Amino acid sequence: MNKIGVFTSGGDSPGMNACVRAVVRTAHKHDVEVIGIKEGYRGMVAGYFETLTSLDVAGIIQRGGTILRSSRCPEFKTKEGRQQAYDNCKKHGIDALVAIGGNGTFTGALYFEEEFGIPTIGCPGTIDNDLFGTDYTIGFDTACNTVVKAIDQIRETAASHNRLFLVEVMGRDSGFIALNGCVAGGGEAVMLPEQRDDLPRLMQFLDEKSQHKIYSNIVVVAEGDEAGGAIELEKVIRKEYPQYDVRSTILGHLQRGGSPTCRDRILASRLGHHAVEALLKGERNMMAGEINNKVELTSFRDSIEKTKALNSDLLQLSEILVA
Ligand SMILES: Nc1ncnc2c1ncn2[C@@H]1O[C@H](COP(=O)(O)OP(=O)(O)O)[C@@H](O)[C@H]1O
Ligand SMILES: O=P(O)(O)OC[C@H]1O[C@](O)(COP(=O)(O)O)[C@@H](O)[C@@H]1O
Ligand SMILES: [Mg+2]
Repeated sequence: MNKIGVFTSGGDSPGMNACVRAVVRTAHKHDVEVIGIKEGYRGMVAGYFETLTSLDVAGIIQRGGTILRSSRCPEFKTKEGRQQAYDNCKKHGIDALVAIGGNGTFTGALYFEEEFGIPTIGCPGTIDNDLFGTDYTIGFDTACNTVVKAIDQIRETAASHNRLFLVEVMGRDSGFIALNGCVAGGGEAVMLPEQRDDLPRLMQFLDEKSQHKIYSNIVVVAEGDEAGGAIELEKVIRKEYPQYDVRSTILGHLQRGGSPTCRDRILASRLGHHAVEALLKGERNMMAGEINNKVELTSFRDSIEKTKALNSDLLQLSEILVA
């Protein structure tokens, strides 16, 4: 193996740069050249390829976002788009790929490998933590820390003004950020995409609190919850519970940025390193993840098709620890 391509794809996540750095430096230790493919699959289709030296990845471990940039690329979902991507990889002499991204990225990588046979190893880079085969994804810890900091600040106004706050966090289909953010931020209730009976439970909770005249509460709402996010939920609460002075805060893309935490940097470094070692050992079509603090490979198919369940003890804690 002489040359590998590395790219970041889908939503950016803090730690992607640390992962790119580990890929480049590990490959160079084995005298393997690295090509950075810019803007994820969009750049693979369009031909945005650039050699990465070890110095190109100096001073990036602490930076959020991705120096390779990223994209959501509809063309790659077509056979013609993937053919063009393959032609570009061939033209640049790429023998193998490291794909840093989420479930969509690995779905694309699976098709690409099946069609054209370029060995690919994935590193889980997404704040959503929605990949089977790794306890945590790169960027999740940083995103949760951002959420907790925001909740801490919002709680000050909630308490001072006796208000009910709905804090909307990211997660169209996955409630990991919401659940972890709620438990760590001491939220009073959480609304998760995985559960379709949160609304009646929240209503019951609000009833009880209002009977005790406790109006200052924080509800963490995943964007893909059954109510359709904080704004929709606020409308329901305003109508049903006029006694609450309710406000919504949508954290949005604040959660995707920022300098990665120590935990995300180490995870990214370990997985980027392991991805290259795995390719050199002849592995392919797998995601490198961390399970019980050990790096393990899981097939792309399992990583996207199997569901990583929310931590049931955290779910219970989120209810037990409420006053
Ligand atoms: N079914 C698919 N077939 C081929 N490529 C796909 C497929 N799903 C996603 N991709 C590619 O992967 C990219 C990233 O996926 P996306 O879901 O946007 O982010 P993430 O990888 O972070 O989950 C998409 O923009 C698309 O180019
Ligand atoms: O930035 P966009 O394209 O609006 O996407 C927002 C979505 O991206 C995420 O931040 C990350 O998702 P992916 O890692 O799957 O791309 C989701 O939590 C959120 O729903
Ligand atoms: Mg995804």
